[in-house]
Formats: sequence, structure tokens, C-alpha cells
Amino acid sequence: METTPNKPAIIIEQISKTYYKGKKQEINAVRPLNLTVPAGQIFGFLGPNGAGKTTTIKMICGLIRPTTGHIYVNGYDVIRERWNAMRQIGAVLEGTRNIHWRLSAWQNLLYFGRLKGCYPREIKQRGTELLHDLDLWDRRHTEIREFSRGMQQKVAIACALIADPPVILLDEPTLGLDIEAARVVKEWIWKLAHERGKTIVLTTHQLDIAQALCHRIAIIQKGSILADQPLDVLLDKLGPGEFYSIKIKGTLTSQQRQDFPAFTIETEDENTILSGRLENQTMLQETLARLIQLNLNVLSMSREEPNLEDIFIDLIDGARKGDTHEHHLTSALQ
Ligand SMILES: Nc1ncnc2c1ncn2[C@@H]1O[C@H](COP(=O)(O)OP(=O)(O)OP(=O)(O)O)[C@@H](O)[C@H]1O
Repeated sequence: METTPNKPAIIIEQISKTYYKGKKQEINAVRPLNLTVPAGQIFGFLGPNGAGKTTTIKMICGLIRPTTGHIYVNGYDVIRERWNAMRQIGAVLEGTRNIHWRLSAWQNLLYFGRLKGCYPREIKQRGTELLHDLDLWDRRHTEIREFSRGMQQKVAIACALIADPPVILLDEPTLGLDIEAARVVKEWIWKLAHERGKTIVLTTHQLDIAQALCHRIAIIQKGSILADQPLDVLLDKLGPGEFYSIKIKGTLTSQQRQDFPAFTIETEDENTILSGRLENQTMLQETLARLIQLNLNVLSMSREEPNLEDIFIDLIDGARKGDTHEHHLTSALQ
């Protein structure tokens, strides 16, 4: 059961969620927003703590009813055609709370497979494959509570995949995992999209993982979307040119610092680091010529790849300050 490439797997129309605390306090966790997740892609849903990511994921998988709006998964309305919509989705929610700790990995798979309406033969075949793929076969009869955090997360992923859903929602799947376990999960996410045609919605605070995996990124802040673009388009918005970091021996005088307005200047272990974006090669040559003219000793120079973290921080900071830059950048990104 795969989705057709290029067709949207998820369409979100004007969904919002308001939580009510007592009679007076309203929390607008998600403000009316629209999103379209293309089929077969990895869609990164990023934002700071409390931005509304988990609330949105829970609305997509039918755990929370939106205050307004509609969500369609492979064409099925999550509210009105709940059973069909839910059959399209496998979800791993924050903190692996969706698996049963007193059951073994195998029992969890049987349980969730039955819950999703799969035949026992299907569950056994797919469960065997999944546990082998995730390197858990030998531990399949161990209770989940005895597993490490990484192993528990792998079981949660296997349970989400047991009915072979075309759409997979992963809310912070690498949270609390060590480097090796995070790498395994990351490779798995990549394979699910590229080798098995799954559509994946991924929330994470690890922007390097988002940058390595995602085709498209949406950034949410205080319940509103700040950006929603293919990754390469988003990175291009950082502006023309490339980012350079130049290490110089010793420190610069305040007079000398004024000669390098395009750079952020920091000192580190009695050396100076100039870092900044240069629009063209001429600017780089001029910078190096000026350093030589000033008799400054260049220890190293590196060119860095555009970084999702830069644009994320730029957008979030801009939105917090509510300044004109944010307005400018946000409108450029939408
Ligand atoms: N059940 C609830 N009742 C009241 N408020 C809630 C509830 N769940 C979430 N909120 C509030 O809604 C807002 C969005 O929360 P949400 O968990 O969706 O954010 P998030 O982007 O997933 O954050 P994090 O990255 O910290 O997981 C927050 O202000 C949160 O306190």
C-alpha cells in the first residue's frame, strides 16, 4: 500500500487547536494553518519548544480533534473517514509512550498488528522482517521495560510499521538516543522514504538530522508557520555567496576590526576568527589582500556549507523580536 509519487499524502486545511484551561484561559497551540505534504518525501516539521508540533502531529493521527479545519490523509478525512484515514498512518509519538512496557517486542507487534486490522499471518511475516531489519530478533521475547532507550524506540518504530502504512509520523524519533542508535534510526528513516516510497513527517530539534534527511521543511513558531519550502530553496534564502571562516594569529585592534565589516569577529585561544558570508570571489580576494596588507598571519581558512541551523535561528529570533527583518525574511520564505 504505497502512495502515488507527487500527489499530496497529507493536506491540512486551516487547522487550529485551542486548549482551554479552566473557564478563562485559552491556549492557542496551533493557529489556523495550511500544509501540504508531498507523497514519498520526508517532511521536516521544526520549531522551538511549545511551538505546536506535537499538537499538529496528534491532530493528523486523530488523537486530538482540531478546533477548526480539515486534515486529509491520502484523500481520507481524518474526522469523517477515521478508520480509512488511520489505516494510512503509522505514528511514533514522543517518548515511546505508544508501546506496552510489560509486553515483549513480539507481543507488542502482535497487539498493534491486530489493532490495525491485520491478519495474524501478515503480522508474523512483517514482524519477523522488521525485527531482523532492526537487529532485535534475538531479543524479541524480552519485555520492553528491560530494553535500552534506543531499543525501545526501534520497537516503537516497528509497531508503527506493522500494518505497512504509506504515511509515517515520527515525533522526535531520535530524542535521548546515543549516537549509534540515532544513526540507525536516521538510516531507517532515509530507507523508508527512498527505498519503500513512504511519506514521512518528522519533528526533531536536531537540525543536522533534518538537514540530512528532509526534502521539505516547515518551521512553526507559536502555532503559526514561518516557512514552508523545499530544503534547497530554504537554504538558498540565506542569500548569495558562501560562508567563510578565517583564523588569524593574534588579536585585531579596534581599528583593524573596522576593515572587515562583513564578518563576525571572535577571539579564541589568542587567535581571531573572522566568520561571515561573502557574496563573490572578489570579496574573498579583497579580504585576503587586506589581511596581508595589515601583516596579519592567516592560520587557516574554511568554506562552510549552508546550514539549516542558521536560517532556523534567523527566523525564530526574528519572529521573537517581531522586527522588520523577520517580516522581510518570512514573507520571502512563504
Ligand atoms: N493538553 C494540553 N492542555 C493544555 N495545553 C497544552 C496541551 N498540550 C499542549 N499544550 C500547549 O500547547 C502548546 C503547543 O504544545 P506542543 O506540545 O504542541 O508543542 P511542541 O512544538 O511539540 O513542543 P516540544 O518541542 O517542546 O515538544 C504549548 O504551549 C503547550 O503548553
